[in-house]
Amino acid sequence: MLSRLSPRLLSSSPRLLSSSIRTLVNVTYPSPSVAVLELDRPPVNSLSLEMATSITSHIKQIESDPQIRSLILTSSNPKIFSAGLDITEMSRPSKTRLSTFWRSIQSLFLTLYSTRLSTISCITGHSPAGGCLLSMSCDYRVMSRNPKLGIGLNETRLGIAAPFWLKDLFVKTVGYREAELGLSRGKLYSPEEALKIGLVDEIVDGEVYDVAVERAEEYAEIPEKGIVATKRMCRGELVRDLEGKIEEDVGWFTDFILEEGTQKGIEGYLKSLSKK
Ligand SMILES: CCCCC/C=C\C/C=C\C/C=C/C(=O)SCCNC(=O)CCNC(=O)[C@H](O)C(C)(C)COP(=O)(O)OP(=O)(O)OC[C@H]1O[C@@H](n2cnc3c(N)ncnc32)[C@H](O)[C@@H]1OP(=O)(O)O
Repeated sequence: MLSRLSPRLLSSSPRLLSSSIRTLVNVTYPSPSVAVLELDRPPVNSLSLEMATSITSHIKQIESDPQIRSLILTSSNPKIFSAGLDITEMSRPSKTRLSTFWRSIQSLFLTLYSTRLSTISCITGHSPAGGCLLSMSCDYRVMSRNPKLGIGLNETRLGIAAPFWLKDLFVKTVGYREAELGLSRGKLYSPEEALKIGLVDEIVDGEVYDVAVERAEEYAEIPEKGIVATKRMCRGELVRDLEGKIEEDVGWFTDFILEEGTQKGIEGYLKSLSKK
């Protein structure tokens, strides 16, 4: 039923859909060539298997409409863009669920990073780890100037390491030395700091969403052929690297997460989050 609805119909009846199927995202169309995909998984838009799968399938639906040229990725929660991976997915999971979960994250990254659409990340709130991954997978990042917000890869602070493709994406975004510093320190950057190192492209005092729509419309005016060829040139290598190592990467992730030491760390981290 869902797959037969066109993306335009989806956007015109979000309430009808949310009452029947929990889509975890909302899709709207501020102009004929721009779609907005709003993450909507309270409380913190963490990426569960269902959330990652839903985002991926909505991007593919939006992509299939030739009139749509740009996609804005944003959040229904003004304080949090996304808290990253849903840590409960990694707490005492079955190996099957864990592998499927990780494949859904790989697939979300590959879909968003290599889409023909021009993608604008509209970051109104915190964007740690997997949240930063979503933003870095976009073509352009606009962030609210609020100095209390943080964006970056804080994995080492949780006693873990980012997968090779996320590390490579970070290196491509901010350069080798800054990536090495940021990764090893698990640094969350303020918007000003993120702008300085190129982790975001613009910070906004007022309505960040309006600026995102403006940028999306600017991108939509650039000939699609040029954009697509350029994205392929800039991003193809990393896409091919991960595509060639999907199984190896699933093995690395599941082995690491299922280790008893990692499980104890995850339990402790979850407790510390819920005690706050
Ligand atoms: C931990 C092991 C991970 C192993 C990964 C292995 C390899 C790396 C692979 C990929 C890279 C990506 C990794 C990740 O994304 S891991 C997740 C990293 N994210 C974080 O560390 C963010 C944690 N959250 C926060 O810092 C804060 O919640 C916030 C986003 C700043 C928001 O703060 P706020 O005060 O507004 O909310 P609360 O902290 O009270 O949270 C509300 C509620 O949500 C629960 N929650 C928060 N974050 C997550 C999450 N990522 N997954 C699941 N649940 C989360 C929190 O526990 C609260 O729940 P409660 O039941 O108490 O209401």
